[in-house]
Formats: sequence, structure tokens, C-alpha cells
Amino acid sequence: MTSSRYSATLIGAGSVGLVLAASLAKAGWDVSIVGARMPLDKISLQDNGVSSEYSVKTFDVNQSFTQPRVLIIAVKSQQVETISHWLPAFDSKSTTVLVAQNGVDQQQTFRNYFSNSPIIPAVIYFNAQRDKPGSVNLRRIGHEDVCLPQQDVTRLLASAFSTGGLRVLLTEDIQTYLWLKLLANISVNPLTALTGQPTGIMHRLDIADSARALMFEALPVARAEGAKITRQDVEAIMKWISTIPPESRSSMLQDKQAMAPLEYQALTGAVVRAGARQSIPTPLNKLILSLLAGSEAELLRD
Ligand SMILES: NC(=O)C1=CN([C@@H]2O[C@H](COP(=O)(O)OP(=O)(O)OC[C@H]3O[C@@H](n4cnc5c(N)ncnc54)[C@H](OP(=O)(O)O)[C@@H]3O)[C@@H](O)[C@H]2O)C=CC1
Ligand SMILES: CC(C)(CO)C(=O)C(=O)O
Repeated sequence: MTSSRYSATLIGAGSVGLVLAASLAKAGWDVSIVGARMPLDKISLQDNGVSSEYSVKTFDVNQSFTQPRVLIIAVKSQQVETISHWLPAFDSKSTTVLVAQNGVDQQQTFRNYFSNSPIIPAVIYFNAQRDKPGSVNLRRIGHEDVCLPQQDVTRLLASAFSTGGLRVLLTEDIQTYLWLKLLANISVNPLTALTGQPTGIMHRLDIADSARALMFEALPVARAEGAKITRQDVEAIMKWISTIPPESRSSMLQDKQAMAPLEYQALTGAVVRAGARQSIPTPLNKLILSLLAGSEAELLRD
């Protein structure tokens, strides 16, 4: 059976969204984009030196449209409010909402906007950087590209992403995988953004020690929030981080260089908030949070 009858709509045609949309288009899905800053009729993907192009459509939710099987939301977490006016049009039992964002609060955030659609968080392991509208450079890290919760509704998506060239992991314990990825993000994203350096900076011994300290502080918080994470996992994350192509720019560094708001409330902020909830002190992550807030204020000053 061909999967060409399935359709997906993307909100957030940036680095991650373009990679996911290209994968579904490659798998034969009809892909459309809502709210692209400029109309796109194709996505160009560079994957390990190989370029490919996929046709997509751009549409306006004010015109009549058929509900997509999947709505991918790939805006930064601090941008959700700005897309909220489009979301009610997709709130349907037949449309699964795939939230492609770092952090652990995807379900909680999007439950405010969807009462019918199933909401599925996706853990994204690759690095992506949009170089111009509709064009994205994918750098793969480790053995998987996307992790999804094992559910009936995700099997179809998992199979489409696999056909579309992404390596997919299905898990019964998405909470643990979200937190494992969050531990990587509370170290790599702030440390690259605050130093202004690509991910190769993580190879410095002093920076690697700082990364470990941030993660070890967050570990009891993650466990108190239900993630099954051990000290060995922190070492495994450090190993994974060391395999990131050193020229990669974290999503937070990309924002800093674009002088755009930084995504720290959903990352470091999530650890600090959960720590407060669980009465577990998080002084290092609090310090990082204030440095990021200060750095952002300086970026956005003029
Ligand atoms: N980049 C990466 O390597 C990775 C990112 N992630 C996570 O994925 C999520 C998405 O990040 P990323 O893809 O990097 O982000 P990007 O900034 O590259 O993409 C977000 C896109 O959404 C668009 N957008 C935001 N608000 C609106 C709006 N109101 N109307 C129209 N378009 C809008 C932006 O447009 P514009 O740029 O014009 O504002 C941008 O194209 C984040 O949570 C990030 O942490 C996870 C793993 C890796
Ligand atoms: C792991 C990393 C750093 C990969 O790009 C990431 O998740 C991000 O940039 O937000």
C-alpha cells in the first residue's frame, strides 16, 4: 500500500520542521506549510553532502482545507503564543499533533490549545540549521534521529519517517527520553550560546566538567519527575555530545547569532521550575538561567 494518501501540515518552517517535513514528503506524504514567512513550493535538504528537493504547498487556514493526518509544530517554545491563532482550525480527533520541541512540557503546553487532537512529543536528536527560506542542512548525531512514544497513532508516523530516511526509536517511556534529551540541552545549548562557540567547545575539559555539573545537578530533579535516569546515563550523554559534529551550532547559539529571543525557559527553566516543585536545589542551573536572561536582554536591547 502506498502512503501517498496521508497528509501533514507544518507550522514552523525552520531548521527542525523542514527536516521532518522533507522526510514525510520523501515517504510520499502530501506536505503543506501554514504561516511560512514567504510562500514555499519546495524544501531543499542537505544531508551529509547529498542535496535533495521535495515539493510542498503553502496554505492559509482561512481558506477551506482538508484536515491533515498530522500537524507538526516546530516553532521554538517561546514562539507558541504567536502561532496560537492557527491552532483551533486543526483541533480534531483525526489530526495528531506532533510537537517537535526540546524540553519536557510539550503535553502540558499544547493541552491548552487542543482538546480533541492527540498530542505527541518528539525527541529530536539531529542538528539542523536553516540556511535560507525552505533550505536546511541536517547533521546527524548518534544512532537515532527521532524518538516517539510507542502508541497506535505513532506507528504510522514512525514508519513514514523511516521510509523518509530518518532513524526512528519508539519508546514505552517517553518521559525518560524527554528528560535524557533535556539533560543534553541544559548543557550544550547554554554553554555554546554563552561562549558564542559551536558544539566543538564541548570537547574542552573545563566545559565538559561544567556540562557534567549541570546534568548531575538536574539528575535528582529528573528522577523526582518520573524519569528513570542514572549517573551512568549522564556519562552516556557526555559521550553522545562528544559525537556531535564540532562545527554544529546549537539551536540556542543559532538564535543568539540571529539576535533572536533565546529558548531557555523550556530548557534550563524547566529544570529550575521542577527543582522548586520537588524541593531540590538547582543553584548552578539557576545561575545559567540568569546568565541566559541577561545575555538575551543585551541581545534584544536595541
Ligand atoms: N535546530 C536544531 O538543531 C534542533 C532544534 N531542536 C528544537 O526544535 C524546536 C524548533 O527549533 P528550530 O527548528 O531550531 O527553530 P527555528 O527557529 O529554526 O524554526 C522555527 C521556525 O518557526 C517559524 N515561526 C515562529 N513563529 C512563527 C510565526 N508566528 N509565524 C510563522 N512562522 C513562525 C520561524 O520563522 P522565523 O525564523 O522567520 O521567525 C522559524 O522558521 C526548538 O524547540 C528547538 O529547541 C531540537 C533539536 C535540534
Ligand atoms: C543536541 C542539539 C545541540 C543538537 O543541535 C540540540 O538539541 C539543539 O541544538 O537544540
